Amino acid sequence: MVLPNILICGTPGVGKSTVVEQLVEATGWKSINVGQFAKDHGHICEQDEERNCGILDEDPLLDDLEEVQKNGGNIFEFHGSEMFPERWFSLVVVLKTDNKILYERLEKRGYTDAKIQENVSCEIMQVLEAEARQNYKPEVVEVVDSNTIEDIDNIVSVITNWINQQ
Ligand SMILES: Nc1ncnc2c1ncn2[C@@H]1O[C@H](COP(=O)(O)OP(=O)(O)O)[C@@H](O)[C@H]1O
Repeated sequence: MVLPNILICGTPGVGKSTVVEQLVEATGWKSINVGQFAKDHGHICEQDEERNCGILDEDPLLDDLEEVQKNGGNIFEFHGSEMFPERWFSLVVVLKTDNKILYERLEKRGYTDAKIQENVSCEIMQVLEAEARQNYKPEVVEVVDSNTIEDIDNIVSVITNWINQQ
């Protein structure tokens, strides 16, 4: 039987990498950081100068990721969820962080004021939560707080239990 795949999403700074790293350690599932995967496989087609980030070459990226997801047992990490085919994921977890906390995390990361504002607004407007709810069945989507280290422990424990039941 092929194992399912999980997607961890949310605004930059909410704790995706932190959660995924701990999940990999706890479960032995593989992590796929989609942004990094795109870079490593040459699927960045141009640079968004204003945002200082790459624009994804989506079709070839999805073709490559299709092969990866077929094997199952992957934890995908990406800010959004709508780019992927719905059938890829049996669990989509959206991490959420309070505005003030997120602001401080992004400031620490050295983001420009404009980039912090853009991301904090995205979080306030619940853009990525709405995107997940629009693109996946209600029973697949979990929206969880990621404000404290205790939250991380809780998220990792809940997802680890889910994985262990597969
Ligand atoms: N729930 C949390 N509690 C405390 N610190 C957190 C939490 N989530 C993330 N952080 C911290 O915020 C920063 C950004 O986390 P990261 O996992 O890189 O976010 P993302 O991958 O979503 O951009 C890191 O320094 C991390 O330690």
